[in-house]
Amino acid sequence: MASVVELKDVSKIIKGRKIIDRLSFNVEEGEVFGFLGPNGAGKTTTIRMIVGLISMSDGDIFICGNSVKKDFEKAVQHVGAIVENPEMYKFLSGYDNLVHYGRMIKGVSKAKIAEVVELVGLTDRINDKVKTYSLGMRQRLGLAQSLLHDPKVLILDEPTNGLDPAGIREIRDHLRMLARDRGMAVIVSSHLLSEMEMMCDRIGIIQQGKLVDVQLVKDFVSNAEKLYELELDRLDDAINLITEHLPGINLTKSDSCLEVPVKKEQVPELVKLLASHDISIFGIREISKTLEDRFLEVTNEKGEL
Ligand SMILES: Nc1ncnc2c1ncn2[C@@H]1O[C@H](COP(=O)(O)OP(=O)(O)OP(=O)(O)O)[C@@H](O)[C@H]1O
Repeated sequence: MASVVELKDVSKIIKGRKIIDRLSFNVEEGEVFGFLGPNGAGKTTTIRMIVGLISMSDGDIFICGNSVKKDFEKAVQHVGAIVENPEMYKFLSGYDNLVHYGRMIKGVSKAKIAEVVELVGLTDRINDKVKTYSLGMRQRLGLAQSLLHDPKVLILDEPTNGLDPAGIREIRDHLRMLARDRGMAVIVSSHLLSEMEMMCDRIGIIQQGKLVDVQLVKDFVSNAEKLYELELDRLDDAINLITEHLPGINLTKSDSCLEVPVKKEQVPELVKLLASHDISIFGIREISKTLEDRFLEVTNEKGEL
């Protein structure tokens, strides 16, 4: 897979303060990359640098191989973005908004407008005035607008902000489809962790302007320690035994169960250990961890939130 967006040691200093600190990562074609971090971590600042709304203090960003610093026009022609709220004329129809916007871009045909409208699922409502649209429909119209010039990369800052669950799902499905079927590279930022888990292939976690982790979502969740609930007899003996073999482990006791945080590959060892001391195991249940749990683990490991 080819890298569509490459950040190389990008830094941003505002009023003497380092807001972004040597950020480097790549986003490939056909993937949805989630840029995740707590408030004030530097997500919007980074996105604004990628789309050229603000300059970099150091480093460079390449889009389809073109340097944003040296070849700005060539680099940004490949970018479709919704960074601030998309500008829409509420008293015009969705269609007329797209025609109006399309006039600013060379070579946008009626067929192209129809194609993007279909792509974002607005065909039935495109002739209605924008003021009658739900927030989710406005977001999708913004998406249609950003797709008019066939970008290779789509960048959306907090695309699900303010949407209800149905709206979130619509946007999520459309972004996944654009990556999968059209091979687009999609970058989204969010602090909605459960959303990112469902929407993204890969996530980069940013904290205090630094990238603290980049991983495939599936690895991010599966590499984690999981929580297993063990239904046992002789709970106190089991606690002593496990603590002796795994010093520092944080066990939780409840009724006839013990919650044990271990990696999956440690489970057979745990079972053998208990069985060899004649502790009966009546059941083992995995209490799966979400990306949210993992996110909090990673960010807490690397410093305060
Ligand atoms: N023009 C500016 N002048 C001074 N400080 C700024 C400016 N722009 C951003 N910052 C600071 O840079 C840091 C990162 O801000 P940024 O908006 O990029 O974070 P974010 O991760 O997008 O946060 P949020 O999720 O709250 O939108 C914050 O501490 C912010 O106050």
